[in-house]
Amino acid sequence: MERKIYLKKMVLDRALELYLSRLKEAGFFEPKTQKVKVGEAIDRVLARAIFALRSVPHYNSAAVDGIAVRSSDTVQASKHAPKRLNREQFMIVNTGQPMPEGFDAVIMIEDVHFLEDGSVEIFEPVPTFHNVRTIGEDAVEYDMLFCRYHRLTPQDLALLLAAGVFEVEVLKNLECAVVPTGDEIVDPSSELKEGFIPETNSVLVKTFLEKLGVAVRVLDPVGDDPEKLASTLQGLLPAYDLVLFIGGSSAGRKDFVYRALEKLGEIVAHGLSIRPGKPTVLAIVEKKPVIGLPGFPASCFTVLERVVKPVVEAWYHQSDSAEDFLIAECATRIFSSAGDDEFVRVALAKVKDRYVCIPLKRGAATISSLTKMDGVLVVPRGQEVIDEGEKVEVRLLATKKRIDNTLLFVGSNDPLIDRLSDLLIERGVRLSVVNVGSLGGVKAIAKSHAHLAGIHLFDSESETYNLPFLKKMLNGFVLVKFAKRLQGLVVQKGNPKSIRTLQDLVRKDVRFVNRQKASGTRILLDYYLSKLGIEPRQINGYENEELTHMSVALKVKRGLADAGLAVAYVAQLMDLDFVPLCWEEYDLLILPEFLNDERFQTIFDVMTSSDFRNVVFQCSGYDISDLGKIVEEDESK
Ligand SMILES: Nc1nc2c(c(=O)[nH]1)N[C@H]1C(S)=C(S)[C@@H](COP(=O)(O)OP(=O)(O)OC[C@H]3O[C@@H](n4cnc5c(N)ncnc54)[C@H](O)[C@@H]3O)O[C@H]1N2
Ligand code: MOO
Repeated sequence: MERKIYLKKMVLDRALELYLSRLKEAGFFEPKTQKVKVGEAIDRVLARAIFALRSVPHYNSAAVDGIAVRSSDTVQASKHAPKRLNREQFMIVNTGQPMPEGFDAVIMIEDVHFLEDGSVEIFEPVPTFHNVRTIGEDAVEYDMLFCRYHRLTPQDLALLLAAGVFEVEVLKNLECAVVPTGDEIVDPSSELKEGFIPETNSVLVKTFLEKLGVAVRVLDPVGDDPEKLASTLQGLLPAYDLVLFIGGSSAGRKDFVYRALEKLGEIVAHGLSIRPGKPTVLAIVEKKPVIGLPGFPASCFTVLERVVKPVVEAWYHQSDSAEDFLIAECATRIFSSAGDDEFVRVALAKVKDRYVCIPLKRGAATISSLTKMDGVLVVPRGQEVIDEGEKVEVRLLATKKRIDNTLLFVGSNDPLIDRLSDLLIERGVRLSVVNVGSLGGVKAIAKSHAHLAGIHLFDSESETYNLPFLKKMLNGFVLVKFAKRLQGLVVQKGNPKSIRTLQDLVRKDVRFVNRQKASGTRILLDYYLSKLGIEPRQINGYENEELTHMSVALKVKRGLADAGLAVAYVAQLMDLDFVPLCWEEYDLLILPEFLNDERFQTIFDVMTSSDFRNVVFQCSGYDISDLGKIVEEDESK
């Protein structure tokens, strides 16, 4: 059977270079201009050089409050032999006043001794133009103030007005139409039925472009109908400089964007060797760029940043947009496909005088990874792995100051940690919370890849939490007691299946939802099952794994399972019933050096504050009677 060619992938740099050069040949970047009033020209790009129409200042003026003098009259003045000037030899002036005829310097009022007969004494000689703003000091009439393609700042506008320029010729703002596509795309505020997707990309695209100075109109979604897509585009092209389609860009049965563009214009590239963002279409129709953005949000964002932004910058003749990078140590191993450049979204923080990055969720459909990221690293094509501990270059999307102010919290997450981070912001500390599981958290602290980790590791031998693992895995540690959490079975409201114990899980009519291997909750379940002599295969749904307490509860809430093991709090949140099983200890493992950091003190203060206690008291299934106790083991002992 013949293999279907999906799309022909092109390397990003090559595709972009080709696209920009084809657009240039088509005359797309020829400046189109308009005149605007200076007061309305903020962030606009000048179409041509601007010259001063008058000098700034336009007369010689006093730069201070004091007396105008002739510098030649002050020559012999000194502290020991003050020079006396009579009424004809000086005039009182205020800052900004024109210099009186015949005078060429100003002495500050504080340095003048006024005598009763109306004369003054001065104590220092002053040179010509001392404390005088001379005509044209800022700008001289005919001076060139700005080159073409300069983007105007607030201070530029002030200088233009001072120099008598009230109107400027600027590049016309790029006007862009955004067309979401897909039969499944619906208004985010409408009732969501299964199979329908809320239309969330256009707000991302619109506001991203508006920040670059583009005027954007978003159309109502167009269904998967090739005729409709083509006619929509034909209707838009006369009025817009750039048209972006969202979704339908790959080569699936219902992906019609490519086919519509192919019919109407030239396809420069279909498929880029990047991830996310592969099924991008770069086309030129009627000498204008028309781009098919992939439908997944992270893919869409990547193409916005790496393709659409350069096109916009070329329109505005701006090629030097700042991109900051820093070198960071990668906290986990990353596997990637060798054929593509993969853009990996990461959280960043400074731990022990070097930067550390932790990859966030990699799925192209995750919007949350876009909101959490501090930067992006690239695993270049040809490379399949970045090792744990490897130094990588990360492009920054957060400021360095914010990153320096960030504490990395890893391990297993608990909803209380999110609430803690919310209170910490008030004290100027930002927690970046990345879920890597309890064991992952211990490993991260061992390698100094995070400041703190939340852990709940049950040791079945001693039937105690955390300490046996830490003693085995670390040479010395600092553990701060956090909360005991009530673990148990989350079941449907009213417990219709009368699930009372773990033994009920083997019943034929009970569907279970499990947690992922190596998670603290899974270890706990397996311990109880073996104690009760229950085999995993006896449980219907044992192999169905979810990554968080919340997602387990959600499965139960939606009726996709009858029971799952999770903390009591999620049952409260989702209004489900709860069958208590045991209390577990969720503690904070701290990087030893961090104990003396003032930000740890802040965390400690907030954690033990009445504000935080009030939060905890509203959440069921927590016991914080030991909160804040520090268990320290020093390797040297
Ligand atoms: N057989 C293959 N299928 C797919 C491949 C592949 O290599 N072989 N590549 C996948 C990749 S990678 C991507 S990315 C997606 C993107 O494809 P499309 O650009 O054609 O996008 P859609 O299929 O229309 O949508 C994908 C996804 O995104 C949702 N979407 C679309 N528009 C919006 C919007 N405006 N707001 C929010 N969400 C949107 C859409 O409903 C889909 O769920 O293709 C893979 N397939
Ligand atoms: O290109 Mo897709 O965007 O990898 O998910």
